[in-house]
Amino acid sequence: MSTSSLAGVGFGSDPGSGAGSPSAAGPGSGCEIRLHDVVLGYRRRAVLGGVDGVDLVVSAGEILTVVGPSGCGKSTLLRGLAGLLPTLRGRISVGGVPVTGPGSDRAMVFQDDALLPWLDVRRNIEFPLAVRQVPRAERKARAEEWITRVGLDGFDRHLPGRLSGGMRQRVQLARALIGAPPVVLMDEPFGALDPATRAAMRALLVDVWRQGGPTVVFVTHDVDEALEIGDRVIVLGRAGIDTVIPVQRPRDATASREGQRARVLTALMNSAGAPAMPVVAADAEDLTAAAATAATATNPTEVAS
Ligand SMILES: Nc1ncnc2c1ncn2[C@@H]1O[C@H](COP(=O)(O)OP(=O)(O)OP(=O)(O)O)[C@@H](O)[C@H]1O
Repeated sequence: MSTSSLAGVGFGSDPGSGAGSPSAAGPGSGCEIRLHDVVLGYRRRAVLGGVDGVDLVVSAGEILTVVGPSGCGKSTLLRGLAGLLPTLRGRISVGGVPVTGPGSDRAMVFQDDALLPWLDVRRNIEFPLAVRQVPRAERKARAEEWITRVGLDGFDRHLPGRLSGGMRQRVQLARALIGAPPVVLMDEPFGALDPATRAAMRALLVDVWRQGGPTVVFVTHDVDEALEIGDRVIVLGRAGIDTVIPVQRPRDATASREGQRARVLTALMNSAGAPAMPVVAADAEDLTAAAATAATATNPTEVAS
């Protein structure tokens, strides 16, 4: 694991220290995120598409979910927010402070495994607290609470190499949330989980958020997941943010959910390069398979200077 990845798990002062419970962050603890005319890319070349001139405000305490075709720049956007990738143009700020690198105000759950292979489950989870020099007994107690919350009782002494992919994702989730950071950036965090565990981890995230938790930016390919947990869903396409869909409440209102689902699926298909189709013609069930194909389609758009 690289140093930059390590830094992304959130270091520095401990916003959760002394709170007693890792989720007791208190209402309104999330920070506003602002992006103005942001261009991101690699080796000084912009990634064309979703991260070319992004203007976006994520309100404090909001859950923003991000969907889009493969390669449109969703992970790149998260890396920019985490401070792991400098902006080529424009400004990103969190809580009014410009992002110039990784910081303790932002924790990230990576798409790929980002655990420390030489530390067992408990020590991986308590790692952000250890860096902040939280007393050993407190961090052990908090880590044990999180081990239970993510369903890993009995695995606290296991090294990551002895865990399944889904178990490692749950360790990452616990490590991101244990310090109650104001901002959590999640890159397909539940992709390796079975459906039941995935539903449980979604519920856990929403539970943490309801208790006054963080601002969350959550990337997923699962439209239902995006609608279930998001306050807004954005669809990234090849020309930036294609569509922004506020999620109406209550979230279990089936009629409005179907309409929102159809809008997201239609936007996904259009952003993946399929022939444009009107939203009114969309039937959610029929669109699902086509949108799944669109969401994983290879992006022919590569980098440009
Ligand atoms: N380290 C890198 N160096 C150079 N180019 C990169 C790098 N990482 C990603 N890219 C390019 O940036 C573009 C966006 O990639 P990114 O991983 O952000 O897409 P994504 O939307 O998250 O895709 P997926 O849904 O498949 O995870 C792609 O064209 C990709 O090839």
